[in-house]
Amino acid sequence: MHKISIENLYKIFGPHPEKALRLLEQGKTKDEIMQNTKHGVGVANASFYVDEGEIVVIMGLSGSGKSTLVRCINRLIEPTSGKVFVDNEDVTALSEEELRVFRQKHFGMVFQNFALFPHRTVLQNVEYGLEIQQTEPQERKERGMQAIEQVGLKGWEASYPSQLSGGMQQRVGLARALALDADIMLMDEAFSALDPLIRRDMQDELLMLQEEMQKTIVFISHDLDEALRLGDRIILMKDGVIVQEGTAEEILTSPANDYVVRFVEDVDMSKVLTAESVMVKPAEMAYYKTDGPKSALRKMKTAGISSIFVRKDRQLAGMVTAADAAEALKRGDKTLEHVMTENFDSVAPDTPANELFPLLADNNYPLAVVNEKNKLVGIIIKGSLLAGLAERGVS
Ligand SMILES: Nc1ncnc2c1ncn2[C@@H]1O[C@H](COP(=O)(O)OP(=O)(O)OP(=O)(O)O)[C@@H](O)[C@H]1O
Repeated sequence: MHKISIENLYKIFGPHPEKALRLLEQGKTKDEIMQNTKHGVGVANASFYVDEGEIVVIMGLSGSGKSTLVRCINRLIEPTSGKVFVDNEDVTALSEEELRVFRQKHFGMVFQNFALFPHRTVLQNVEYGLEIQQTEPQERKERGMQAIEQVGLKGWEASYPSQLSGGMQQRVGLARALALDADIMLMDEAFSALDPLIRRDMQDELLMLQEEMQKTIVFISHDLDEALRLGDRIILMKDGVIVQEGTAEEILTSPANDYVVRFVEDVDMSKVLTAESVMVKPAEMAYYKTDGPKSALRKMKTAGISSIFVRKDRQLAGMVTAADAAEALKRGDKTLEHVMTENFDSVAPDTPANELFPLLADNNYPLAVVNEKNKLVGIIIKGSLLAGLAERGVS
């Protein structure tokens, strides 16, 4: 079950959306519909899902419909047609009163302009949502202080917004949403007003918080770098329509159309692609229990490779080169024990490709890509790294 499911959602702005809907179905563009009916197309036939604990970034240029789409999820904007499900519950079918309760339980929002009350202290701002929910003052304070601590603002609770920097004010905005303990966070250009360095700090902070909180986050951004950093998946919009949905890598390596190509053309792919996406399957593997130097050598010869990784107890234990195995054979060694080296580089699957170059540069052996259980999932050789990058359009 998805945490959030959106099905065929439309938002037409104007009093009589029927004609605009019909024209949309006939394939008319947003501009044509505006000329023809004076109705604005906010979102047209959007369907997507967000899983629990995921960060999905909605990206697109100004006016592409990001805010409208996200506000339709909690019905701050009423969809013209289509369905929104949260935990399988049809949000579009809720009465006003049910919606009010549902919003309190499920949705926290963080805005670009912080939306803080200037005459309230940090703590009072953070407590605001809880006050509306009529939470007891003592509990309000405890949850408020906990959220303030989570965002690193302990000691500032009695200050006023004007005494804080922009980055700190946004932390207050974030704390206010966290204090509500809603399971879904809707973040509308939350970091866009911040200086680039502070913005990056906030992105890191959010990712760190997310490690422990595992909220479901829908994050609007018009900034591709931010989307690539934060998004488990990215949804790209144009003129109210979702033009592509996928992981950063999918969008970068298989853009759905020219619009997406133009959107992503300036991205440094080597920072985005990971070890996993450029690794190859090992041609052969030696097994500590069953392979001595002789069979290891034979495997290397058959596969046309000059070194081989050795597995012991289902884990990656070492590597042997052909020269060392030949020596061992001459000496009469029966096992790989004395020739196997543990001195090779291994990386995690999510290591960015640009961090692999230096490791390969002073190393003639392949890099091992291992998972958290130290199991070999792939290898990277210079050729495969360069080929992998070239294939994906990195020169
Ligand atoms: N209340 C409204 N009445 C009429 N048209 C609207 C309204 N709100 C949004 N629109 C139109 O809907 C379209 C989508 O707007 P929306 O604000 O969702 O885009 P956005 O991608 O979030 O843009 P931005 O990044 O500038 O916030 C735009 O053409 C906009 O003019």
